Amino acid sequence: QHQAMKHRLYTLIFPMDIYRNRVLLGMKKRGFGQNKLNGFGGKVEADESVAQGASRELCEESGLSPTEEPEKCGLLLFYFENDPVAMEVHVFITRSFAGQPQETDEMRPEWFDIREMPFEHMWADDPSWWPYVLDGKLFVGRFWFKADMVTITRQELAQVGS
Ligand SMILES: CSc1nc2ncnc(N)c2[nH]1
Repeated sequence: QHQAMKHRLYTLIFPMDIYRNRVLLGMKKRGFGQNKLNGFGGKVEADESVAQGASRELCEESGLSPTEEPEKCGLLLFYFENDPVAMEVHVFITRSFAGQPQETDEMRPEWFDIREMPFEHMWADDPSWWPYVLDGKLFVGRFWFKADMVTITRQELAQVGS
């Protein structure tokens, strides 16, 4: 019968400075996605909500702490050749946060103009869904990657909900 696919839960959060049309990205200094610019995030712990996990990771990785519940933007599902576990990435933005961006062991934070995103240094799927984040349209995106984690063999992207 049908073998259910396992999903591992992740968060991805983007601090937005709406007054200056900027988004904070982090240059990953080690581990998964090393040398890529990305939002902040990671795995969700057992004792926290997905939104709490996003806030925790942002604080740990950038020094910024959200002062309101992060806003849900969308859901990304990533599938990899020869890997039975998919990544289920819950995407958030936060417009209200305390602190100044700090470089950490994990990340070197840097502000970017939201209309000049450094996609050449980001994950290959990002240009597909980033416009939905900017338009405030809730989205679900599914991306199938080859083992190189760069080549996308199939993708689906839809606006959903309200
Ligand atoms: C492995 S495919 C992938 N694309 C991504 N985009 C943005 N943040 C991530 N963590 C991503 N992972």
